[in-house]
Amino acid sequence: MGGDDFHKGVKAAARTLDGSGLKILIVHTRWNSEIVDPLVRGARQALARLGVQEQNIVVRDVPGAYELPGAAQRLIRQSQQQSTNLVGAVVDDLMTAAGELSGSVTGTAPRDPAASVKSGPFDAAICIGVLIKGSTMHFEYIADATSQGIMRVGLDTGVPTVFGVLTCLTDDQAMERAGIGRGADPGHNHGEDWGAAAVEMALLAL
Ligand SMILES: Nc1c(NC[C@H](O)[C@H](O)[C@H](O)CO)[nH]c(=O)[nH]c1=O
Ligand SMILES: CC(=O)[C@@H](O)COP(=O)(O)O
Repeated sequence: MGGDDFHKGVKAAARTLDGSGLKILIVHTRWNSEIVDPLVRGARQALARLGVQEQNIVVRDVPGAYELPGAAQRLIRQSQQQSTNLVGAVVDDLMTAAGELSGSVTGTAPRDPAASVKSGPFDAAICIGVLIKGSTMHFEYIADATSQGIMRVGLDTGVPTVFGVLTCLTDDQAMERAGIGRGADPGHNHGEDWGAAAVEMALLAL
């Protein structure tokens, strides 16, 4: 790990009060899984290299690229709501404690912080899929909808959402961009870039 990566990794590992580190969401498709799966592995390897802890990576799958934005938005919002609930719970505890100190409240057991601090909001998300052109305009419509949709998720939720969708004209183009090309040069796994981008964007907001 380079010096720069080291510093990113240290920050990634020390991101929260409970030291749990950055929390990353990966949503990937089942379509073209023989190419998507290596991309997901590449992203996870990059996240690990940069200090993101395994237990803080949440992975979910959807049918195809068109489902990526909706799933990402739903899961991000859910994590943010859990976080809001958690803040509310902590405020309740503080009010209870204050009441006990002032003698106005007795006998209320304080919430166990360890029991409630389970999963904060995601710090970044990565949407991974592979679109391969067929013989109709279907490819163009899905590619446009998916890219616009993923952009909107990041902007609307405030959680950096990496566009990890290959839009290829041939199988070989996609395989080479997953590092599993059939030629002499297997190519470069773009999933690694997406993992690094997720950490960088997550740290930007800290
Ligand atoms: N042709 C590809 C698809 N098509 C399926 C759509 O993404 C979507 O799941 C369906 O239209 C139902 O809403 N998906 C890919 O990810 N890759 C393709 O090449
Ligand atoms: C990206 C697609 O939806 C594409 O694979 C569908 O193929 P076709 O255009 O031949 O129906």
